[in-house]
Amino acid sequence: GALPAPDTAALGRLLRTALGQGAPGAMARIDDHPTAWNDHAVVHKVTEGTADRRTGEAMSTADRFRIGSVTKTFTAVVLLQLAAEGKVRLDTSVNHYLPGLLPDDRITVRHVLSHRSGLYDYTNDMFAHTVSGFEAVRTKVFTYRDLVARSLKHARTHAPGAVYAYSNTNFVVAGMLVEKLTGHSVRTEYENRVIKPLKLTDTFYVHPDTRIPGRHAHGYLTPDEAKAGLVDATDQTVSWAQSAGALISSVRDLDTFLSALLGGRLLPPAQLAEMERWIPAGTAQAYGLGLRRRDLSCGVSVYGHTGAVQGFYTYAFASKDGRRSLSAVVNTSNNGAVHLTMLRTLESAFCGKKAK
Ligand SMILES: CC1(C)S[C@@H]2[C@H](NC(=O)CCCC[C@H](NC(=O)C[NH3+])C(=O)[O-])C(=O)N2[C@H]1C(=O)[O-]
Repeated sequence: GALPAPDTAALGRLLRTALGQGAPGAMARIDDHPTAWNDHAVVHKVTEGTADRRTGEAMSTADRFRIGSVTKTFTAVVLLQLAAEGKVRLDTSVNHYLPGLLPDDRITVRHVLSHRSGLYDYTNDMFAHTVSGFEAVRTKVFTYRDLVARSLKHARTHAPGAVYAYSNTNFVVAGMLVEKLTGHSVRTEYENRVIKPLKLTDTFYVHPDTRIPGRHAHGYLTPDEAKAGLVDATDQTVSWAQSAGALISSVRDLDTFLSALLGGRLLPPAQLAEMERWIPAGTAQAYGLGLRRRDLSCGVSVYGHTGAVQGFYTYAFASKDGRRSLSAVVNTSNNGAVHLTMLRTLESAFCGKKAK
């Protein structure tokens, strides 16, 4: 049934709370298609604070930013399109396509896309110390195999398929699968299969370039030591993440992307159904294939992904039919209070005044 109207006043209050908790700026954009998702959208925009602490420039929904693990949903869409084309089978071993890559033939493509491979997350070591870990890699260029090798230095966390255990390594392997199956870079595949068809003119995969193209927000990393100042983390290769987290986009493009995905414009029904085969992933949360489900206080479930990359937290979710999508970003990270506040924007956007 129809969703309650978004509570944009509450949304504004939440963004101002995030600023009070240490974020320089924050913004949210809602595309609302009250009757059918492909009719003219009603767009709600809320912005607070600054996109650039040096100039004081106000945050704008025209600003591009790094979307972190929302990239995983784009990568999953590419692989699921390849599955629809018969070029990959979800329940086949990764090693069938990438011989000798993984130490266990039982790990399948589906295990990788649903974080059930058991592959250790190499970023646990990389970012144990937030600022020094970031500074050590921010200009580095890694190969996919460098990153997988870092993971394989550790024992696997569990047997393949046993449980959900989030690991960036999975979507590095997913990127390797895309490149092996197509003979193209993931950049080419994102562009040809998602960015161009949906006209996402603010969305880029520029790895290993360190700059965010055009008009963009600066992102500020919160150090572990509370008293230390914010670190401008805007320029980095994001080579530590690549197909697991290196895309750049805008709140407008993410709204378009999620509405199209949930509205059935990116995948055939069979593959969208595969993407939405849920396994438990925390309280009121589930994970499918590169897609999160969050169950809100008003009984509405929303579908999308969150992202945490140095300097930016991103929240991109849509209703089941794609008629309403919310994309929000705050230009700080490593700040748990800000993260919890920003998660509440989903309640205001989809539960409206019924939000708890
Ligand atoms: C599961 C998550 C939250 S973490 C995962 C991925 N981001 C990373 O793995 C980077 C983690 C380090 C980020 C850094 N934190 C530290 O260095 C802490 N010592 C910061 O906050 O800037 C992403 O994005 N995902 C989020 C997701 O999927 O929502």
